[in-house]
Amino acid sequence: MHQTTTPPTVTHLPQLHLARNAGTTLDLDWVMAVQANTSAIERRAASLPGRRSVKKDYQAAWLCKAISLMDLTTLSGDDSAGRVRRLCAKARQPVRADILDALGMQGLTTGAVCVYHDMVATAVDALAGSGIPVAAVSTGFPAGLSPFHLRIAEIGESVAAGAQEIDIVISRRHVLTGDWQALYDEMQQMRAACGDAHVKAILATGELGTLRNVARASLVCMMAGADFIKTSTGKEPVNATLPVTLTMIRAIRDYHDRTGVMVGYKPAGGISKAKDALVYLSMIKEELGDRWLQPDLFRFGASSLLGDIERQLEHHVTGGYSAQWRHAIG
Ligand SMILES: O=C[C@H](O)COP(=O)(O)O
Repeated sequence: MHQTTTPPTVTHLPQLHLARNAGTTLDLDWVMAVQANTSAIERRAASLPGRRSVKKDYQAAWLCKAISLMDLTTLSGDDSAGRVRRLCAKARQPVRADILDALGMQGLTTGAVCVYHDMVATAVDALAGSGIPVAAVSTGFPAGLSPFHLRIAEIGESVAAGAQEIDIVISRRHVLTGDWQALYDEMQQMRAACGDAHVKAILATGELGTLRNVARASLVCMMAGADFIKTSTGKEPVNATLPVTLTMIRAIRDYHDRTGVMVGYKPAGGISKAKDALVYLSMIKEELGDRWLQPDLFRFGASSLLGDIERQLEHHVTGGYSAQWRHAIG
């Protein structure tokens, strides 16, 4: 992403035609042929943050873009209806009105709000009329170890409560034991339970051992019909990283090359700084192209990134930084 790059256009979800990934049969030859050159991936990932980033108006435009691509998230044991309503108000108006006016970005919203099942109805109610979808984390999030029939039932309940997107967690053991058929079958059943809701497959990459496992799990979940693949729950010891991102988006590119189907990507967990968000966006632009920088194909899963982006935008407009505590939500 260079200074001369055209500033991005910010698109709202309702304006997009949301295509689904119907999946393919499980092609084990393809899965087993997948390799990941860890040192090459790490070298390429390490080269990105050091590069000169976009500045001034271009940076502000890209930060607004990042907001439009954000699943604004709260996933805490102490979540309450009040907190979720405040989060939804923030999703409707993610940045102070005078700053949005100065940027010419009135009407900017986040891509979605992401909550536990228990909070779906509250979020749906709080977002009524906004066009902002609610995403529910599901299937015994974050470990995904509850009885399988309960995981499937949980998806159905969240969809019935109004969730338009379901973030499922895969069984890590299927990957660690190389049981690709079991992973495929599980993912297919979870996708079917989602009905018309889009399904994001959380791989919990920090628990998959190797980048090759990450690449293979990405592919199997796409073959089984995942609309998005997502790095992490935010609860693993290691969550979204640039090497994992490179591995997963190259799997998305391979899947697209072979099937013509575009699958979305969601890095999640530990992304809290505006400058890190810009590095992710530049990686997507370089590896997948501009089409993937739309909310139907890219989301940040983040609970605290918005606060830092808002501070940077305020600085861009006013020349001063406000205290972190003024941006407690998001
Ligand atoms: O899916 C989203 C993640 O749980 C958010 O993680 P975070 O709280 O580290 O931003």
